[in-house]
Order: sequence, then structure tokens, then C-alpha cells
Amino acid sequence: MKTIDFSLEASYSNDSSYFMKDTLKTTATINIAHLGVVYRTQEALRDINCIIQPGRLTGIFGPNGAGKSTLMKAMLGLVPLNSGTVLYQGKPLMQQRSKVAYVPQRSQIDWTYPATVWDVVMMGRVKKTGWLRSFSAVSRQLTKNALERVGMIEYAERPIGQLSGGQQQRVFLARALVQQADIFCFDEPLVGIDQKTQAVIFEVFQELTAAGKIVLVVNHDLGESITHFDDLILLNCELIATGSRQQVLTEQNLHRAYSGKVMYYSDAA
Ligand SMILES: Nc1ncnc2c1ncn2[C@@H]1O[C@H](COP(=O)(O)OP(=O)(O)OP(=O)(O)O)[C@@H](O)[C@H]1O
Repeated sequence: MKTIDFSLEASYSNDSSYFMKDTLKTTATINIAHLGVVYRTQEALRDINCIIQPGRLTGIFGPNGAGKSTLMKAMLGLVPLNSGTVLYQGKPLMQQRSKVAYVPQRSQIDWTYPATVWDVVMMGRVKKTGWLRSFSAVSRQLTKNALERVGMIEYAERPIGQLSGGQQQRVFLARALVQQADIFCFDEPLVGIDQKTQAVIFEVFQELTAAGKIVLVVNHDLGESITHFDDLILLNCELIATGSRQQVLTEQNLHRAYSGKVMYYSDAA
């Protein structure tokens, strides 16, 4: 399988500044301060403070209803903030949505929509280029490369409704890749997928972080897959802990997040 060619647009447009755009950005953090979300009368998140680093795979973990998806949506302006700020490179992230590729939970996507795999991935280009340019040679090449990268090129003409859960997730991963974003946000990408898809997803995450991208993933599985994450944000309405995986996965933090309902996780990795 191919790895991601971040320089593709540069080689087409002969614009070296594009390639520079994809070099490691050590200062490009997301800073979340005093973030709160209230749904009608229910408080979903209270006073969340954390920093998300580029070049590190960051997981948002916590029990059901902890506010994991809400945190991701609130960061992206998809649900209103009751309090707080979310800054990227010092400016509100909500005003920089073109830098973000967001893949919602599979259950929130209309899989009966009459579109082929190819169309769905190509549509990922629209935000970047507008409707007309999205069908340029660059967009077509990026779409081809992304589908090859996730092992879905032979399904290009297949309607998306006729794919397995894992295949659908890989198509949306490809759609995120063609957006050439700086920040990648995935809500529960590991739910209901096969082993092959899980392997592809973590390989791609690794390539993205190696290229200095921010990669943020909502996950609730405390099993073996957690060892792929560098940093964690552990929630239960409030922030329980944030930092490296080893710092966060302590008996005390897990007890606070899960009310004593999980065993102590010994991280030997
Ligand atoms: N649109 C909404 N309107 C009202 N309440 C909501 C809405 N979305 C989420 N909630 C509530 O906010 C809380 C946090 O929900 P959220 O989906 O963010 O949690 P989560 O940690 O992602 O949960 P899960 O792991 O079950 O997906 C829950 O109590 C949920 O019922």
C-alpha cells in the first residue's frame, strides 16, 4: 500500500510553499480553556482545560455520556459553548474550519445517500477548492491516492450503502485525507470495524502525526488499542486528567472517571 504523499499539490502546482505548509509545526497547538457546554438544562462539560499537541496521537476517553463527542463538537463550533475558548495558533479554531477534517460517528452519516465511494471522497475536496476546482486533476489524483492508501480503490464505483462498516470507515478516512487539513478529528472511528481496518487506521494516524498534524480521536475502548495513543484526555463531564498516556492511566484517574468500574490498567508499553 502507498503512504500519504503530502507533497502532491506542490508537485502539481509547482508551489514550494505548499510543501512547507506540511512540515512539522511544533508551535501549532490547540488550547482549550474553561470550556463548558450545557444542553438545555443538562451540564455536559464543565471547565475543561487542556492543550492538544501536533505530532502526537491524542485520544479523548471516558465512560458513556462523559462528554467525549460533545468536547469534539464544541471545539469545532458544532455545539455552542456555554463558556470558554478554543484557540489554534492563538486564534479561535471555529474561524479556521478549513484547516480541520472532521469525521463524525458512523451512526450520524446517512448511508442511504446515493453516492459512490469515489464521489464521497471527492466531496472532501469541496471545502478546500470550491465546487468547480474540486474536480481538477489534483483532486482526482488525491482521491485516487487516498483510496489506494486505505485499500478501497477497487470499490471506487460502489454505492457507499453497499459497504461493510469497516469499509465505510476507510472511505471516510480517505475523505479526511484529501482535505489536506492540519487538524484531523475522528469521532469513534474504531466502533464496529474489522482488524484490517483498525490496522489501516492506526497506520494512517501514525503517518499524519509523523507529518506534524494534530490527530484527535474519540474512543471509549480501554483495551489493547489504547497503546497506540501518545496523549489522552480523560473526561467524565469534568476533566479527570490530561497528558501522556502513562501520566493519565493511573489507578486513581481511572477510578475517578469510571467510578471504580474498571480494573487498574498496567501500561507496560
Ligand atoms: N444534542 C443533545 N441534546 C441534549 N443532550 C445531549 C445532546 N448530545 C449529548 N447530550 C447529552 O450530553 C451528555 C454527553 O454526551 P456525549 O455524547 O458527548 O457523551 P459521550 O462521552 O460521547 O458518550 P458515548 O460514549 O455514549 O458516545 C450525555 O448525557 C448526553 O445524553
